Amino acid sequence: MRNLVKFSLVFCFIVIVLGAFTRLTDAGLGCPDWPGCYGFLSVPHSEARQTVAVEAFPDAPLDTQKAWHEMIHRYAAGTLGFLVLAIAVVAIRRKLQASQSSKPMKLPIILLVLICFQAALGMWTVTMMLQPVIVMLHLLGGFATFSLLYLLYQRENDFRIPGGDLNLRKLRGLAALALVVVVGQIALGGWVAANYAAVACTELPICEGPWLSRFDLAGAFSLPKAATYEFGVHSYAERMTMHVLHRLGAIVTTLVVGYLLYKLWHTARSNQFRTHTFIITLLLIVQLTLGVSNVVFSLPLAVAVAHNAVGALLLISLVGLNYNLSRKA
Ligand code: HEM
Repeated sequence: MRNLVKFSLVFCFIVIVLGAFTRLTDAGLGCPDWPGCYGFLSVPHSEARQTVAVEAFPDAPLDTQKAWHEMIHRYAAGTLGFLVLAIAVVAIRRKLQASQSSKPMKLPIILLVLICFQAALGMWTVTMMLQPVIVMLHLLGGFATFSLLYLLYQRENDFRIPGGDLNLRKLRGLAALALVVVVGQIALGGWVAANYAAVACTELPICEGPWLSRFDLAGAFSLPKAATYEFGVHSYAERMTMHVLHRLGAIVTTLVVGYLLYKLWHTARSNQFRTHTFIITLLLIVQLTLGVSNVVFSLPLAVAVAHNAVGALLLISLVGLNYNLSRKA
């Protein structure tokens, strides 16, 4: 079971990266239907199939490269769905065979429900023409799946960190706050990305021009009606506001997580927690550097994908920290 969960965890990370790559190569609508592609199980390649595709979807010209990006993400996500199903089956069978087993069963079932919901969000992403709320929820759902798989991996571990470090336990509230702040910052990042607001501000540290006088909070979270949301539908001021909020969020995140890391470093006695502190510090610095590089170099594909990937790693590192601080001695 541990190996299955470990494999699924790594696989989930790959699915997240493929998802970011799909969105950033503007391939989210590479296949206009779901779950197939132009009515086929794979991208139509033969002339005969392409003729059928053009007739069936006259408003969505076929771009085979974009269609492949989309389909590879779908195949990988589908495989992850089967992996999570296998985890749930093993967990239920294990519980039926040894009802006293302390190994988790509810968590694998929650994961299975979550992955089904993720599949539905993936479908709505296409059928609702990249509606930003759906795109952002799909990102958050992917990160939640990754976090729960990591939690399950930890819980399947027989090794127990010597608990009872009362000094560290005092930091549980702060660690929980840092987790909430990071989730909020990820959601803001998802909103910026889903609304194509990445290049709305090109200067550091906050934004160029009189950004405060253009600030439009209600507009930034409004959802104008549109036939398609590809490339965004919000005005410049609204996109600028989304972008500025994500930058201010980065400052708050740095302060809260930084304070937690400072307290952890000075309180932790075990090497385990010191290593954990070091890893989170490293991830935070890399994430901030990637965020700034997104702005300075106008969203290069590799940097934007890496900003998504490191965001996911930062999140699970905080999930792991919260779990280790809270579990019983
Ligand atoms: C700890 C701090 C940060 C976290 C956790 C974080 C997280 C995220 C996440 C999860 C996304 C969505 C990525 C996607 O959908 O592919 C995002 C997008 C973005 N972030 Fe950050 N971010 C942080 C700091 C920053 C900073 C400091 C900047 C710039 C100064 C920045 C600039 C951006 C930009 C421009 C986008 C849009 C990228 C796109 O369209 O793909 N971020 N962020």
